[in-house]
Amino acid sequence: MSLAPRVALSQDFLLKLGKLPSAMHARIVKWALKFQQDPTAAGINYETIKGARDGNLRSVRIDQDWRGIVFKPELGDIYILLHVDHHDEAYRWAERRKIAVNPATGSLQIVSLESVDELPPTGASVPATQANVATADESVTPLFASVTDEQLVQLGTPVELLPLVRRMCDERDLDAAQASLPLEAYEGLFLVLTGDSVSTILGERETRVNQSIDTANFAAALDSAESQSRFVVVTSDSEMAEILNAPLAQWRVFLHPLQRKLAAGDRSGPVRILGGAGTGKTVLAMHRAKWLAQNRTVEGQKVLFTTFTRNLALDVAQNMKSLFMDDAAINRLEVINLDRWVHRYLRGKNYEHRIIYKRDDDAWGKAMQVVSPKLDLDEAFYVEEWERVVAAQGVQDLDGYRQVSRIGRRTILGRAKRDLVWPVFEEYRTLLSSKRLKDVDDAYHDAAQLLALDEAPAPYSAIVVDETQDFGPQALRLIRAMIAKERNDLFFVGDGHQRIYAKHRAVMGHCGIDIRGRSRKLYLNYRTTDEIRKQAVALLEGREIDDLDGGRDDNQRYKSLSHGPSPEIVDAPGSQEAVQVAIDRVHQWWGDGLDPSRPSVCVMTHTKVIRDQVAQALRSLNIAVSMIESDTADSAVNDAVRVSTMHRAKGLEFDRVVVLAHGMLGAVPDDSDLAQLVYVAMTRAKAMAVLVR
Ligand SMILES: Nc1ncnc2c1ncn2[C@@H]1O[C@H](COP(=O)(O)OP(=O)(O)OP(=O)(O)O)[C@@H](O)[C@H]1O
Repeated sequence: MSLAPRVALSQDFLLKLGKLPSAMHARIVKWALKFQQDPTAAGINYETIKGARDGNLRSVRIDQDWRGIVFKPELGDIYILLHVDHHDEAYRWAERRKIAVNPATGSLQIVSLESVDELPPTGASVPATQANVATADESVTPLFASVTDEQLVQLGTPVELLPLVRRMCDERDLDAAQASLPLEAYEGLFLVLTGDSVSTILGERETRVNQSIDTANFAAALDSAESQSRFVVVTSDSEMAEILNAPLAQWRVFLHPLQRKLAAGDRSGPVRILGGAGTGKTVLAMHRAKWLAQNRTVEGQKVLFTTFTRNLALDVAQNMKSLFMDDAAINRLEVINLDRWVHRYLRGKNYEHRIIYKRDDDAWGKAMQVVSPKLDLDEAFYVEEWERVVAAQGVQDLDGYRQVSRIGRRTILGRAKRDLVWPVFEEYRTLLSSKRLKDVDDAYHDAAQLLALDEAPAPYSAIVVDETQDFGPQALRLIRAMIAKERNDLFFVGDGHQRIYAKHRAVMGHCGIDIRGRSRKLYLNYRTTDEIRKQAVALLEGREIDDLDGGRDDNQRYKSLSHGPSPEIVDAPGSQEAVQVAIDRVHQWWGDGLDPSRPSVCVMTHTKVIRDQVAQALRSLNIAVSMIESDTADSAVNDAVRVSTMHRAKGLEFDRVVVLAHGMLGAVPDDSDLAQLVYVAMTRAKAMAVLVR
């Protein structure tokens, strides 16, 4: 029995397809679908490309003018659709490309030879406007002088591009070469610049380089995680149609090599993934959940995907549908925010309390009446002590309060003072209970206790958690209690920089979640331009950001894959002026009339009051407004300016944003979460941002 040939698509092919006008797009899709069904069909004529430096590249006729460029090696029975264009452009593209197997990593790479062809001979003078990369100025120390050629190749640099890397003198040279370098090489070289050793980088990205590689075995090379960040092997007509019809939904098809490795395969226990805004954590979490549902979940079990807010869970559920396509394994997946899960579970246990998410003013006011006159502590102290210590840590009695760690609290309390403080919290709980109310942290605690007694615990094969930084200690303990300690049990993604509720700071290890040896980090920002990312990061300067497990995280080692204008910073003395800036910018961007390709725009505010003022002002100028409300999904249709609070916009993204942060950014870094909220808002922007402060 002969096996059918394998057909693959390259990322370049899909990016090109995504930019074509709809009639041409449809024609190419039709051709590609037919090609995929049988690339050996008699009607397909593989033309040799004169002048091509890779003898395995062929041109295939699509119509009189258009050609597809196909990689068709002698061995391996594989066909890769690499590119489409008008005849002459397609040939020119092919003449300057080579498909090669990296001799260290075994991955398949598209080598763009024009970047080395254009290098002047060493020592030649070049116009001042050209990047350093071309100068090879001998007075400047080369950027990667301390890294051997072998190591550069291990990081993913194609052998042919070593001269290009050797000429780099500063980070701008690396950025200038981004388009020519494979993703893993660009990222690896950047991490070397931040001080990481090559062996650390390879270890963290789980890349093996001590294997013997057959550089002529292109078919085997296609299977590596690095190759799959730029090529996708298509196995059915329906899969091909799905991919071709949504060519810009890259996240569904091409994962970063580390995303790919973490999404599939077994892990011996809980995993924690960190990554700044836009580094693909949610995308990874979704692919992981899919793999677990398809491969590690038997009948009667489910993978639980949970996150903090209902809105984010709705978005994820929607995206999951497109990720599974029509695979029935989606029935082995449940997506629900934790609060809803708790609500449902406790109701099933006939829990007699209603859960409250804010302090009950009436009960709190009464509890404050038992404050000891012997202590000179104001109400704000008690509020924070309740939120950050008693409720957050699940302290149930005086004994527990005497022993609890109060790290991070400014007021020192010895045992005698704790004894005097405690009755306030006891009273508050009693009063809540008499009203059949329960604070949410206490409800998490109760749910965890009930689960421990439950004879039929929740039937999950795995739990995947997004936005982990938003979960406090009680929530994490509950999640731990929801599944037995076993292989693949828990998978967390999160980012301490985006914690917008300081009281939710937790240490995973203290909640029974041991991630030692199973912690990884994503460094490349797929969403936000590097210019906006840098400005957003600058807002957090001087702050200590945690790594969700009691350690420190840093935000220096991130890089964006796209570039654009620097964000505009506008100072506004008050909210009236701030709103005016938003109106002016939107007016300027939005223009008149409807343009379907218009960029998405969102104005984000701290409060609902200002949000409503912005909406009203825009409407009075006849600009259509779409208010992003809590508990309703954001409409994907781009026919109105979005207006949202910063909290609500978490997890969303827009082409352009205006962030009204006037009065939110104090000069002195403190432990309030306002700067982090503005960081979250700014990093919703893909291309352009205005920060009003
Ligand atoms: N491998 C990928 N290829 C292409 N695009 C990707 C990839 N991974 C993520 N993206 C895109 O990058 C953007 C950010 O991804 P995602 O929301 O997963 O990041 P995140 O780290 O969860 O962000 P945040 O923490 O800011 O919410 C999205 O537009 C997503 O589609």
